[in-house]
Amino acid sequence: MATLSLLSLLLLLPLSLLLLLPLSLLFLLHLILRPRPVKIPIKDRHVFITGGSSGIGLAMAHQAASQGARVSILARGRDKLEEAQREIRLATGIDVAVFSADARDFEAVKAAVEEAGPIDVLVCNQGVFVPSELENQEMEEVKFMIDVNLIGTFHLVKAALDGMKKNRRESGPGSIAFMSSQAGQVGIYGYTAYSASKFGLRGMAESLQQEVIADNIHVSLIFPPDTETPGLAEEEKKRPQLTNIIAASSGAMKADEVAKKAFDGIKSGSFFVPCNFEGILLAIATAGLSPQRSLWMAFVEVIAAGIARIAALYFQWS
Ligand SMILES: NC(=O)C1=CN([C@@H]2O[C@H](COP(=O)(O)OP(=O)(O)OC[C@H]3O[C@@H](n4cnc5c(N)ncnc54)[C@H](OP(=O)(O)O)[C@@H]3O)[C@@H](O)[C@H]2O)C=CC1
Ligand SMILES: CCCCCCCCCCCCCCCC(=O)[C@@H](N)CO
Repeated sequence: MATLSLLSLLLLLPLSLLLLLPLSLLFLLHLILRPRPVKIPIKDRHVFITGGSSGIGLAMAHQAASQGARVSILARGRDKLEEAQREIRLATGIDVAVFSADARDFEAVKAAVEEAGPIDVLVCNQGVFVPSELENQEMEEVKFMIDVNLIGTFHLVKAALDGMKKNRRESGPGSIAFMSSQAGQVGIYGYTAYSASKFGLRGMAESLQQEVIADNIHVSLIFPPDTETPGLAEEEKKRPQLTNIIAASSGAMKADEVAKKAFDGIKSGSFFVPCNFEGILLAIATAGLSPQRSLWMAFVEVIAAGIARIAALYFQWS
């Protein structure tokens, strides 16, 4: 009898420890996770999407319109904007507002944002990518990517923030989302300038989130893999072979799928928004000091930290 209970105690002790450890970790994380989870609706709200005339931005405009949002899209080319407007009207019966402006031109961006009216969800999706080894790339192209992808996003936030803040008390939580890339999670051969522009968005997003959290505005960073868009078709004509191989390791998604993931992330106020399995792995491996609202993801990040570093080193080795 005594030996039996001793035996069961010996078995139970490590078992309960095994259970207690993750449970107490979950409890600890629950205590410290900030900001708390949030729900950001898009129905009946003003969603402003840059680069909304093509690819991922166009797919997002479609989805926002069919979910009952008031949608504005901004891009340079008027013809593509009007074509997008027609296409969305045909599919959903809803008219999106179009604004022709270059994200690099602060005055033009300000005028468009003012005309559009206070924004609830700002999606900074405009982006250009000219892949090349830095050695073969002119400074003009480097500056082009930094200007459109990074400085253009600064212009948008600067232009929209005041109106967004004023609008918050009456209209509930707001969102500012940046379209990064998996090349904004890890530096990729052939993307020196592009990766730099997208990594820049991460620094901006982390700092900005601290600045606007008191105004009930929530920042999201979206990390798509290769996505079938007119932009990608153009890019693939001149992409270095090695860039093709590395990008292929994460597969390709449809613009609609990425748009869906993006809105799921925005609506739950997620800071990191990975779009496929590789993106989730990269998000775990590069969690760093970024915010995390999801208890489960925080738990996985803590448990997987060591393994993720091994996977990352293996990635560099290969
Ligand atoms: N497709 C992909 O493989 C991936 C894309 N991404 C990112 O997603 C975003 C969208 O990409 P994708 O849909 O492929 O791109 P597209 O090239 O298909 O569309 C780009 C959109 O941005 C607009 N745009 C470009 N430059 C400017 C500018 N200076 N000012 C205002 N609008 C501008 C374009 O309109 P116009 O030219 O008329 O101005 C167009 O509406 C980009 O930020 C890109 O970096 C991230 C990962 C993968
Ligand atoms: C922890 C280890 C995880 C291993 C997974 C690694 C996968 C890396 C793939 C990176 C793909 C980059 C695609 C960029 C797409 C893009 O932005 C361009 N099409 C331009 O728009």
